[in-house]
Amino acid sequence: MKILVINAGSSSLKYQFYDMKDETVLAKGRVERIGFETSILVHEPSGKPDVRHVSEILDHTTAVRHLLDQLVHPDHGVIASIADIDAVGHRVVHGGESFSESVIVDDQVKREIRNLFDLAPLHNPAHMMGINAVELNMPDVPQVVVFDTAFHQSMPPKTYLYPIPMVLYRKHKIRRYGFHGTSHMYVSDRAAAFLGKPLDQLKMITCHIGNGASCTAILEGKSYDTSMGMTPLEGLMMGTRSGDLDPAVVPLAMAKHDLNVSEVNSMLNKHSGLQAVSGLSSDMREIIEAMQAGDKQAALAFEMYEYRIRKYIGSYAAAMNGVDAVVFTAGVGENAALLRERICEQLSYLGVELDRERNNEQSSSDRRITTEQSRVQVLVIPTNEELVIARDTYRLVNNRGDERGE
Ligand SMILES: Nc1ncnc2c1ncn2[C@@H]1O[C@H](COP(=O)(O)OP(=O)(O)O)[C@@H](O)[C@H]1O
Ligand SMILES: CC(=O)OP(=O)(O)O
Ligand SMILES: [Mg+2]
Repeated sequence: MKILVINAGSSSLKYQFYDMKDETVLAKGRVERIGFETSILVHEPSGKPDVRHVSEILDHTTAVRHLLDQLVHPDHGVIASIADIDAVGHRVVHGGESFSESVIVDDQVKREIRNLFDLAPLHNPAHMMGINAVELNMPDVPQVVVFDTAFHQSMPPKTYLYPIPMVLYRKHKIRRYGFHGTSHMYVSDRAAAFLGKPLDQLKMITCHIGNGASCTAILEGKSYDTSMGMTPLEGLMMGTRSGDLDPAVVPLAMAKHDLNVSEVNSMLNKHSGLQAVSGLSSDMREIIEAMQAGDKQAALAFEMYEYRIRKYIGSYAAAMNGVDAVVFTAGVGENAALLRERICEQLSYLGVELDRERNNEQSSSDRRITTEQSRVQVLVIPTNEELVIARDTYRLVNNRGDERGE
């Protein structure tokens, strides 16, 4: 079975195309700046040179058509015809309380995703465009949606409720949901396998530190608490997002700078975090470079970023009455050895003993960065959200085939 995985954003669309026989990636790529005159398509077929096209791609439907053209292209294509695509899996950021697992797309599922637009105005409308675009280009191909929030539906009310009037929860579903669930689930599973212990007997803290960043406390194999809340804004300091702050900052900033709701949302989501404090960049590589060259604001941004991750690790160890393993993943978590070092050297009270040499090794495989004696193991596990989506899509579409006797 061949499966196309799509992560649709408001002006971008990333894809990976899998052969599920051996879970190999036949091609991957992205369309950026959808809706602009100079849209960019980058297609990376396995074993062939990359392709880069600049053209005008005005909407997601056209973007999907362009990526399909690449997949079947005589020179840089990887399949003979579109009919070779058996299913499409989509990342959907917000599944609210409606979805605790992945599902096959039908009219009811689309209605539910639409009902969640209020809770995820930056993400869900874009995902919907991706789903509709696939439907228009490939009307007979089954589609599956995989939710960032699904894994966190196991959180108990004491961790998911906000202490505000309950009518807001009952009427408007205002509560904490958590995100990056596919990643937290995937790396916790791999970490347990790496440690050779059943996941349900481990207390684990997984730190997904990418552009967006979140920590999750995993107790008995289930998400018990996580740092993102109703939207992916709560919790850690991120590339351009503030993370936790006193809610009173919002009305005061609005009053002082005459901001409307959308402007203050944009300030906290797109113009805060590393970007705001450093005044330089949201990219951790650039922050570290500038810090090492003596830039004080970059150093402060790095310290604040590190401190907040460490505070969450400490609070989740307290929440679970202990921790057996801490896992780092995603762009920053997998690559920024200096950040991991700064965090781990101040977790000695928990029983973390960093092995500096192991921590500095460049590798793309699952690995431990603590010493043999360390009471708490710290691991680096590369995440693979697309593979989780491809696997769920495969399972659901296959089961449906079985039920129909196909
Ligand atoms: N070698 C590295 N050292 C430090 N940070 C890195 C390194 N490589 C990538 N990153 C950081 O990873 C982040 C992107 O993470 P990623 O998980 O790819 O994000 P997303 O999928 O949310 O766009 C960027 O801030 C980037 O600077
Ligand atoms: C949910 C979220 O924050 O996603 P990303 O890390 O892709 O921005
Ligand atoms: Mg990400």
